[in-house]
Amino acid sequence: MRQSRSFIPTMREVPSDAEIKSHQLLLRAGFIRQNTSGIYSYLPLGKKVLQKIEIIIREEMDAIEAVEVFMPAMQQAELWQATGRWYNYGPELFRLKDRHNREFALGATHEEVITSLVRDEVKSYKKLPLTMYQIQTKFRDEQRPRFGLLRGREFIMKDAYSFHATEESLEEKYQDMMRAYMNIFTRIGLNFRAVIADGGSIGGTGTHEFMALSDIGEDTIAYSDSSSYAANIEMAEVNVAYEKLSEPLKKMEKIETPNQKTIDDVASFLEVDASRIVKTLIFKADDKLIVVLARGDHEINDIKLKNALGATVVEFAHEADVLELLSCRVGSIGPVKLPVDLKVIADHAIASIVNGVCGANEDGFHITNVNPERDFAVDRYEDLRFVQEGDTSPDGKGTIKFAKGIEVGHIFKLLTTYSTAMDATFLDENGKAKPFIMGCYGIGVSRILATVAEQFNDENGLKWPKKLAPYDVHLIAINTKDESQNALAEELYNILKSYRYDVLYDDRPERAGVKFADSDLIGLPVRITVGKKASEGIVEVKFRQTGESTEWQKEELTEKLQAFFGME
Ligand SMILES: O=C(C[C@@H]1CCCCN1)Cn1cnc2cc(Cl)c(F)cc2c1=O
Ligand SMILES: [Mg+2]
Repeated sequence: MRQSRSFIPTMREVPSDAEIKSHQLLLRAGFIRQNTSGIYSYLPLGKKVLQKIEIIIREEMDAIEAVEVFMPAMQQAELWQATGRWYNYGPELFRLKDRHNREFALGATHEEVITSLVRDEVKSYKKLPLTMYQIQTKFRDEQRPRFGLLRGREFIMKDAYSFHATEESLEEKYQDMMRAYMNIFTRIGLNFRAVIADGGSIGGTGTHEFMALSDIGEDTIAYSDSSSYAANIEMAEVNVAYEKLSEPLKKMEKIETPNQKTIDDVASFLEVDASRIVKTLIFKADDKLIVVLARGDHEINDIKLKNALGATVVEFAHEADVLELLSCRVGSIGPVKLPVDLKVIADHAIASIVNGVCGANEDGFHITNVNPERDFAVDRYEDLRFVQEGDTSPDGKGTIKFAKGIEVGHIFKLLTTYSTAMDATFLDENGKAKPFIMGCYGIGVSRILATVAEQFNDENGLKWPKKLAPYDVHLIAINTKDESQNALAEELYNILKSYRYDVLYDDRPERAGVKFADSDLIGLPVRITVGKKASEGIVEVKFRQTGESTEWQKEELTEKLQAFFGME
């Protein structure tokens, strides 16, 4: 492609509202442009990378017998009303009306659409399993779009849905998808981990997220430094053996602790380690109050609490509720002689506390030498705390480390949540109507474009992996007015095209400095420069990944390029 005929609006300056590298570079290198907050246009170079990502995804989906479809973005409200999501989702779900005043949701995801399609067309277990996928724009009215394509209000997703007669069949497809995702992200060249995850609002059991490691990632991954264990920190289990101090149990004592509000205040005032403090919090789980205990040096993981209670909404009880209930501040609550009859759930670490400290349910006082079972009852012990760096890995191998990640994929076992809600059934071998057992599987396609840009760049610009680069070769003629340079550049352009290389040929009447700066920004794998030595048939070659440059004779060009592109 002649660069003078393409549309690659590069920018010298760094756009002020772009906070992260990938957002800055995709703008400066002319890959994308923002139309408005969270809404982007993909320019020719950005579109070409998207296409290469999609080709890899399609190959791996087709390889596990998922068949491609394309569903509407306009989704009748009735479908979302059937599953209740029309009412459960707030402003994040775009809604609109047609000219007859009929209501629609703008597709944020497609469980309802695909389930209604399969419900109406698939009647027998003989037709199962069935896996369909699409690559399509999704619409979600994010409250705070940020980081360019990483969190937009329109984004491109590959979403797949599978339908099964049995859970075994779902499990098989889930494993197929797990392997297909590993292949996809490996071929794309991302540094990623598959992590145990929480299903979030979608329900169902057992889900995995695929996290690209990046310091600007919003998620935290807990992984073992010596095994393949990795989990979203929301779900990372704790199985630490707490040693119980062997000191004799002492008599409880109520002591004055004037104006000591936080755990650290109390720990330093009483000169005890935070690990001996029984942190007592009141949560509201689906509008039921519950007392939750954790060690002073641990944090309660509300996702684990939600899953342990089987609740849908779990939140801190409001200060006012606590005051009214216990007539003391949140920092003064303790499990001893709780004046109200509330269930008490505790993290496992509490069981090993000896002669600990807790609130006295009276402002300005704490109780020392408290011991579980002797001084306060616990209804349930569960794994409720966030894992910490240095904890033993739950699989017993190595210790836990943290890393930040960008979620680029998420796969779910939905089971019958959607098929039951939409009365989508098939007849089993005994002619009995059964709800489809389903799985759903997402990949953030436009998010991958940004994530690759985030992982592959340097101070001069983007550095595309060969398989994703918008073009293979950047061919640059330094001085288009110089006859011999022009002739050689045109000749090489035709030769390279005849060898089926994708060539971006910078034929613009610009200064060399501008061409080189743009070329470094755009970041194609190899740059071939036709300059002073054109008359000798010699060109300069520069590899973007390593920065290394050399000279080639034009006769050896194609075989050397073949070697370069043949290498991993
Ligand atoms: O999308 C999923 C689950 C899977 C992910 C893989 C592909 C199929 N869907 C979860 N989710 C996330 N945000 C949403 C936002 C809105 Cl506004 C909505 F209406 C629905 C959803 C929603 O359902
Ligand atoms: Mg997710």
